[in-house]
Amino acid sequence: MTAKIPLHRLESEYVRGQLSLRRRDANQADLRPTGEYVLYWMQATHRFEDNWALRYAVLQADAMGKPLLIHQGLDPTYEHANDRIHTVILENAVALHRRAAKLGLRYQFVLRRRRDDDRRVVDRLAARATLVVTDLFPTAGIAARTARFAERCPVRVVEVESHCIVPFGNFVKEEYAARTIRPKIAKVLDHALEPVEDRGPRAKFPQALWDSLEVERLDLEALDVRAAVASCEIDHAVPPVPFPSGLDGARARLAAFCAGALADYAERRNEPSDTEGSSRLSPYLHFGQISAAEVLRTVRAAGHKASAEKFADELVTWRELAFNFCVRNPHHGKLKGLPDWVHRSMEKHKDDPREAIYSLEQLERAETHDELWNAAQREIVSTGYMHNVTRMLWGKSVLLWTARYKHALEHLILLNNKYGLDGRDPSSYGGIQWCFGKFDRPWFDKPVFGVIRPMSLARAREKFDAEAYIRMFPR
Ligand SMILES: Cc1cc2nc3c(=O)[nH]c(=O)nc-3n(C[C@H](O)[C@H](O)[C@H](O)COP(=O)(O)OP(=O)(O)OC[C@H]3O[C@@H](n4cnc5c(N)ncnc54)[C@H](O)[C@@H]3O)c2cc1C
Repeated sequence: MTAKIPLHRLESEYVRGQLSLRRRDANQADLRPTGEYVLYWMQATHRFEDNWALRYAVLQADAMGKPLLIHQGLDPTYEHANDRIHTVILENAVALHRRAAKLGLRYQFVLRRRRDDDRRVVDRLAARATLVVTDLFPTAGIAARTARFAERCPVRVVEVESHCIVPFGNFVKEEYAARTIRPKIAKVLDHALEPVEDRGPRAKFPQALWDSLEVERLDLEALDVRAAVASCEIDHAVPPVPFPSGLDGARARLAAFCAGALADYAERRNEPSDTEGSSRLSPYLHFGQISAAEVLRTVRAAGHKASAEKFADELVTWRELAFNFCVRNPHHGKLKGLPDWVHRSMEKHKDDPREAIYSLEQLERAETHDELWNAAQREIVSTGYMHNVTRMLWGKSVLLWTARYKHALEHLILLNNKYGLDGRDPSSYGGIQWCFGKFDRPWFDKPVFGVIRPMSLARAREKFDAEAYIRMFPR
């Protein structure tokens, strides 16, 4: 008999407990009781469901008898701002706009097209707010933007994390490896997965107040996404890719995965030419269009216990280890984020002869001597995605083909984050740094790799159908 999973009300002890582990104050300013609304500044969690920041904002608004304003903005200054990323965010905004009306939420979207356009929209909105709530997210420039804003904001700013299933506050220090975080996750995972009954705030947002807000909000009803993207001062050389953005797209993908590859996930995820072999949910999870909790609840409900466990190990252990790394280690994008044994070994091997040295431009154009590596690079450039198996090989090979591991790290971060729809994510830094020994232990000493776990493109060809994969991404 399966135990009945409780559905918690928003004002339950359960929600209070979860929120206490997910929130932190970004500044020490006071609440302003005379403020006209609670502001939720949506930055990382682009959804209304299973959104802990929104839950916190609704509860606070109710407690203070205020309405709630949900504000999302997009500007051209984020790192690698390009047509690909802009399109996904804008298409989802249209879907959010439609859902907001149904859920009784006030949602607005402001698009800053040019770098010198008004950059202080959030400041103006905060000036009339009682409290500002935003997403806690360590990468994609969000943590830094929030910190700058919180410092100058005259009212309290609270960050709330919705990225992980297990609240980030469960792990107060940087975890060492998957094996250290895994047992801690296991203890609280089922509890963290319990569903919550979401609802909108009690107070209606007055029309007069909405009209009085001095913001040039985007008309999402009549939005031509392509034209809007073309009008922005961003990198137009990275084009959009076919991607059904939004919760509906995510749910369709999840359903297809549960009905298809999930049964044989442990095997099929090892075949890069099998485009349906893994969930391909990473962009949806990155943009927060679907919650990891919903994904895991759905996967578990689909049966296939062993596969579901393997999947959970990727979705929870590895993904939340990466989040913990980025949130707890300010050097997650730098060599300093790596353990000491890596630096000692790289120093010892720095002058080892390399089979080839490639510049960033050669790598970006997929001009190496290895067609499997080139195919992986072409996959991410042309589709915005790269398979996990080739991604590991792709990262490890760049370590072999650069004069210094510092260059390898910088090149990989740039290429991954510029082209990957799931780039700029905690898992981007976790995955890339893993190639350099993060979360790992020393292996046998080898040329160039030193004691970092080696991986070989040549040997990989024996493990999967490399030729089929290469054919999928022709020159
Ligand atoms: C060099 C390198 C770079 C990477 N860059 C990114 C990145 O930019 N964004 C990103 O989301 N992942 C990244 N990863 C991790 C992993 O490759 C992708 O998450 C995975 O391939 C996404 O495909 P999927 O959604 O089909 O995964 P599935 O196998 O279906 O897994 C389900 C989900 O679990 C999470 N996940 C799976 N594997 C990992 C992992 N090893 N580490 C952390 N989370 C994981 C992802 O959110 C994924 O969507 C990187 C790995 C490496 C080695």
